[in-house]
Amino acid sequence: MTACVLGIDLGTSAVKVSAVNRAGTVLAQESFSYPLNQPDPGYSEQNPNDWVMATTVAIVRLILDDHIDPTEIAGVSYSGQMHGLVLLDQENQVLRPAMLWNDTRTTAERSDIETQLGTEFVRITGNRPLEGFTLPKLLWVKKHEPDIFKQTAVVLTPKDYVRYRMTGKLGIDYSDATGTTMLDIHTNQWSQTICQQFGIPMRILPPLLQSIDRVGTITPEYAEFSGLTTATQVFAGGADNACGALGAGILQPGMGLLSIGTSGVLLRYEEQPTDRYHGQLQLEDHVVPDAYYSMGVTLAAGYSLSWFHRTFCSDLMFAQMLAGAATAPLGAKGLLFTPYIVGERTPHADADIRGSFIGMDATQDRGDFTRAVLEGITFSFRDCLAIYRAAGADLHRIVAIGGGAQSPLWLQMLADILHVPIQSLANEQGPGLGAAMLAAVGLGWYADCASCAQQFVHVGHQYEPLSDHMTKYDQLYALYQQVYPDTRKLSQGLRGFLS
Ligand SMILES: Nc1ncnc2c1ncn2[C@@H]1O[C@H](COP(=O)(O)OP(=O)(O)O)[C@@H](O)[C@H]1O
Ligand SMILES: O=C(CO)[C@@H](O)[C@H](O)COP(=O)(O)O
Repeated sequence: MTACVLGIDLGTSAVKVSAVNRAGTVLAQESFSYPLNQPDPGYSEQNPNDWVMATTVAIVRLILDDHIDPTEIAGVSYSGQMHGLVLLDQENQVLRPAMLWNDTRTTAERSDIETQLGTEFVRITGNRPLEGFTLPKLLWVKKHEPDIFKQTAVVLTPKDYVRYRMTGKLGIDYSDATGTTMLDIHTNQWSQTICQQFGIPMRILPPLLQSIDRVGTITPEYAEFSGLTTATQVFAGGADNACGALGAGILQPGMGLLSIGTSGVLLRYEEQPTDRYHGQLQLEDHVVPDAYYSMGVTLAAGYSLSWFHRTFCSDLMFAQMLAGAATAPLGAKGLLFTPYIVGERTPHADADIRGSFIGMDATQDRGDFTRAVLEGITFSFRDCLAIYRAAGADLHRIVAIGGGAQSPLWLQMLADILHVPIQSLANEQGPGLGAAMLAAVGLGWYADCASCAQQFVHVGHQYEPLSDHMTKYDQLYALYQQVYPDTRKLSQGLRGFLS
């Protein structure tokens, strides 16, 4: 047995823990899922304790089922779903369920931020305020749950809470701190202007860390609970999209990442904070020091597919459902889907819009509907790409990761709709590989992230765009683009019937 590191990827649907050795070989992966609670339309919550329990189950399975020797686990690091609000009291007890990145109840708070700080907010944070970010959620709690706000001693994002439970140390890394929109991206400090303007006590914001910083070791309590040893070193980790980018080797300008998880993300490496996208895309700190990335986010990418499966074909295995889509014709016999089932972020920052199937015909079957869902999600990625193209930002290489990247059908569709070659990874582990790399670099196994990537990241297959598909998809995309403006008012009218 050789030394290894654990990359803990705290996703929205599940936690995935990968054990990776010094050479970058994935020795084993275990995952455990947890529920997403939507008590009202627009609400999206999880129980932080579920994350800890699920992570522990995955670690125990690695030790017991996959025979990973705990004494060989030299380091651990994290990748986490971004923006979620975790509130702790003086005793570091969780005060309320975590409000997640796809929770859009905060439209009023978003517009307050816009009214009060306007372009100054964009200058400080690199982002315009959007419902999904952490600050509007904190302001929602301040307004609607003042007792909870008063008791709040610490604000964390999701993976920081799991790290706290494993080490007893509080902190947040820069890649997740930018996603709170309370960090000044120019000074890399919490923004006094934002905190003063919105009455956020700065003492509740945790210490800032670099992603490769050593935070501590596993506590004796967590060691007893999980089977890990207290010698295992723990490193800060980062936001899932930043870790996904690192794990796919997205470390130079012009390189892009397509992540198909619960959300969908098209991301580009940026050397500098840039305003060339005029706030249409997010700007975040990378896990690599002094680097950044921009991204467009589809709120319900894999989530649309899972929703379709759960709602209309739970009698089929996921793979059987996808097989139906593979035999359906391109364009799904005239059926178009828009994936706005929980509202949208990019390019339409609109919490009220809802999805649609347009063009239903009696000849269509379940396979056609599945295909339309895949195509609709992929058109939303094309919307993100259009923003990059309009800004003249090169994206010459795109690597796909996440649950959706397991489907060759979807990878080919991405190449055809985006007109860009799409690469898959040989050792696809989602952002967990990036998290493992942060531990490997933190331990000093590699001098930096770039040299670690050379050893860890291996391209699998490249999907080339097919010209006849590109032409047909261009025609369909032109129709897809009309659905948002044509259904916006209808969605608003239907809003009253949602709950
Ligand atoms: N074989 C598959 N083909 C296409 N999509 C898949 C497949 N398996 C899972 N998915 C999609 O991937 C999503 C989960 O991806 P994952 O990267 O694990 O998400 P998260 O990190 O948000 O938990 C699901 O929503 C599902 O729709
Ligand atoms: O909100 C964002 C990015 O801004 C999401 O991408 C979340 O980070 C969730 O990621 P997944 O669970 O879909 O990987």
